[in-house]
This record gives sequence, C-alpha cells and structure tokens, in this order.
Amino acid sequence: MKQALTIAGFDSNGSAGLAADLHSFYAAGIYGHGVLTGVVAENATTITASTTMSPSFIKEEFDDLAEFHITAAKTGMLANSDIIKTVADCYSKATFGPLVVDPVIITKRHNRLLSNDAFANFCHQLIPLATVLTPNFTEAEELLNHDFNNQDDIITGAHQLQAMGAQNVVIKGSHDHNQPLIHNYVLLADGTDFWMDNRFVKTNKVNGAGDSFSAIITAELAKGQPVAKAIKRANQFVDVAIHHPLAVGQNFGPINHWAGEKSFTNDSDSIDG
Ligand SMILES: Nc1ncnc2c1ncn2[C@@H]1O[C@H](COP(=O)(O)OP(=O)(O)OP(=O)(O)O)[C@@H](O)[C@H]1O
Ligand SMILES: Cc1ncc(CO)c(N)n1
Repeated sequence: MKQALTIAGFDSNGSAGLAADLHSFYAAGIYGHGVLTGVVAENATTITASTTMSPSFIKEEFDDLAEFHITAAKTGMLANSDIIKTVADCYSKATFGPLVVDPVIITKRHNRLLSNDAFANFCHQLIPLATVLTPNFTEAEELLNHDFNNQDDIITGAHQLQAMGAQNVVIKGSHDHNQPLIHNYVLLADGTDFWMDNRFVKTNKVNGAGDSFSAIITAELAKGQPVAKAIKRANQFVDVAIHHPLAVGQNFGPINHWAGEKSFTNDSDSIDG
C-alpha cells in the first residue's frame, strides 16, 4: 500500500488542513499518516482560536512513524519558528521521500497561521527541503517581500523562490472576481515552465483548495509519478472538486473531494507528464 504523510494542523470544521489532506490522500488511493502540529477552531466564517503541539510531541509523532514505508510528505500549518525547526530537523533525519511545502501563512479569510517572526526560519530551513513549493499569490509576495504587478513579476518571483532552495515552484494565481481565469504558474527543476489557467468559479466553497492541491501532488509523488504530472493531476482534481460544491456550511465551505475522486477514475491516464 502506498503511504504518504501530512505534517499539518487540524481545522475543526473539517474543510482545510489535515482533514482536507487525508480526504485528498484517500481520494487518490493513498494511505495517509498525519503529524499534527496544531489545531484551529473555525466556524463557517472565520477562525476563532488556535493552539499548537509542543516540539517534543511533534518529534514523538515523527519517531513513531519511522517504521512505516512513507514515500512522500507535505507540510501545512507550522505556526511558529520552534515547530518549523523541529519539522525541518525530523524530516531531514527521516526517509519519507519528496516533500511538498505548502506555505500556510494566511488563509482566504485573512487569518494568519504563521507568526511573523517565523518567516526567516521558514525561508532558510524549510524552503531548501521542498521538492515542490506551493504558495498562493499573497504568500509568494510575502515570502519575497514585494508585490507582483504582472505575469513577468510572477515568473521572476518563482525563479527567486527556486534560488532560495525549492526545486519546483507553483505560484497559485490571484482570485479576481472581475477576471474569468485564475493563472497558476509552474516552474520546474529543469527550468521549463507552464501556466495552468482555470476558470474562476464564483463560490464560497473553496476552503482547503490549496491544502488539497498540495496533498494530491504529494499523493501522486508517493505513487512515483513525475512532478509535472503530479501538479497537473492536482490542478484537475481541485478544479473538478470546486465545480461540484457540497451543501456544507452556511457561508464558506469545503471543496468536494468525492467529485475530485471521480476525476481520477474517469480520466487518470489523460494527463501528460
Ligand atoms: N474560486 C475558484 N475558482 C476556480 N478555481 C479556484 C478557485 N479558488 C481556488 N481555485 C483553485 O484552487 C487551487 C488552490 O488555489 P488557492 O489559491 O485557493 O490556494 P490557497 O489560497 O492556498 O487555498 P487554502 O488556503 O484555502 O487552502 C488552485 O488550483 C486554484 O486554481
Ligand atoms: C489547520 C489549517 N490549516 C490550513 C488552513 C488553510 O487552508 C486552515 N484553515 N486550517
């Protein structure tokens, strides 16, 4: 059985974080393990409280997973510099395969999930471990400390993130309600690149879209798929999952992992590497 690991926080409303990652692993046919870093209490509108696991507890979780044959891992909410240091240290000593780093810095509802004083640790200790780095538009701007004003800025930004140590970079596009498309930019380790343009859907059911995107990349890498194919597969999964919303939550809500799962069985061989 192929096995993957998510190193992430739990979101009480189930739409994001570790729960979304495990839904995604399951949908991709992968067994999922989880190193819990923290918990957020979230209703259908906003996060109301959060707490974190201690570094010693996180280390214990890593130690207990050493006996499993995990072939890819991802990070989600790491919250603070102590957790980043612990995760970077534990991951470097483990043999968990490629690492997808999703910089969970700020949510769509503008809740900050990474403390400001943890940016330096994130950049110096985690980004160099990333097989794939998947910031959203705002996170990429924050990591590089400058705004993107056009597509050339995004391309330059991805190269800068690669120079910081990430092998492959996906900068997820901004969401503009007046624009028909979301432009997601992919820069691969060999210097080749491409855009994934998705039709913008006017919906509030997009919680955990980014977590699920990085989780499906992880699941595909755990199966041994090439990076480009894993990224395209994840993009298709999330796109289908957003186009078939679930009636969960009176306001914001989750993407539909069941619909995403069907996209695997329908045309899993149709994506070029
Ligand atoms: N409204 C939307 N319509 C269509 N696609 C969307 C929409 N929102 C997000 N996506 C897709 O979801 C994927 C994840 O991108 P997004 O920018 O939402 O990540 P994120 O901000 O990290 O998500 P989150 O923090 O909620 O997990 C991308 O492939 C993007 O194209
Ligand atoms: C625990 C957690 N991780 C990530 C996000 C953002 O998707 C969230 N809302 N909660």
